[in-house]
Amino acid sequence: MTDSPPLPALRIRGLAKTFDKPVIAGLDLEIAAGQLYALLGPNGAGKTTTLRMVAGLAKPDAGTIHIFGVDALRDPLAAKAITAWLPDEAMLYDKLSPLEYLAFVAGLWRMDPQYAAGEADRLLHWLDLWEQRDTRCEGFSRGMKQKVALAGALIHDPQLLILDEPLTGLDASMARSVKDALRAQVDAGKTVIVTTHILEVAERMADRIGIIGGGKLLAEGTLDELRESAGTAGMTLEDTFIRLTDPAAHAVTAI
Ligand SMILES: Nc1ncnc2c1ncn2[C@@H]1O[C@H](COP(=O)(O)OP(=O)(O)OP(=O)(O)O)[C@@H](O)[C@H]1O
Repeated sequence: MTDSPPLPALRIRGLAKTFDKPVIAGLDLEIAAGQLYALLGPNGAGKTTTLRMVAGLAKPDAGTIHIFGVDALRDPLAAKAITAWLPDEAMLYDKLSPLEYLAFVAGLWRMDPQYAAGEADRLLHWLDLWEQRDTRCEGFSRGMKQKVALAGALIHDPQLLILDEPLTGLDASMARSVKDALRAQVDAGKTVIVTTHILEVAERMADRIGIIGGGKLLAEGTLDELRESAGTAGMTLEDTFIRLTDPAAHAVTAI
């Protein structure tokens, strides 16, 4: 008997969404489990819209979304149970301390309080927030709030972690600690999807990169594969990105 191939962490087919104009128009995207995937695209390309639909926060006009085989549109609760979404602006209850916030989030997931408290301790130590565990979040810097939100996203041990611009506005040391946390998730077998405009981050961190534009996937692959398809061998991701997203270059390349 042969083993069936592992389920992709995310499988999107024919996704479409129109606001006052079409934003996503027949997007196909498949992300294998256990990697860090960077989703890139020009401003307004629809990255956040796509990931909000994956996270169940916006409804597609057409298409399908499967998360580890779970149909996210038909069974959103099951999909959400294995997914975490971290928006670019951390949404926290500022009056709560990190410990209180994590207990609150764990309660929403109906986690056993004792187990959740252990997980909160582990996450707060790991993200270097232990000293501030009892301090209200309202006085925290953007980076500290981002880390508390990240701890909240991780408390229910999601298989798929989706982060929208997680490093924007963070200083070097805070960015390093968030990057290390994301890499550790992948090393532990989880799948991480990030959007970023910091191409150096994608270049250094991502196992694979997808570039969307014009409502579709323009190109997808490892950095070397993207360079090859763009004819930018030996050049930076920035050169490759600009070449692939140039509206004058009508190439649609999926590797
Ligand atoms: N709720 C909404 N109502 C109307 N239009 C929207 C809504 N959300 C997004 N849009 C529009 O959809 C388009 C794609 O936006 P989206 O935020 O998904 O792009 P993005 O690729 O994440 O951009 P950026 O890199 O600038 O964050 C934009 O033109 C935006 O104005």
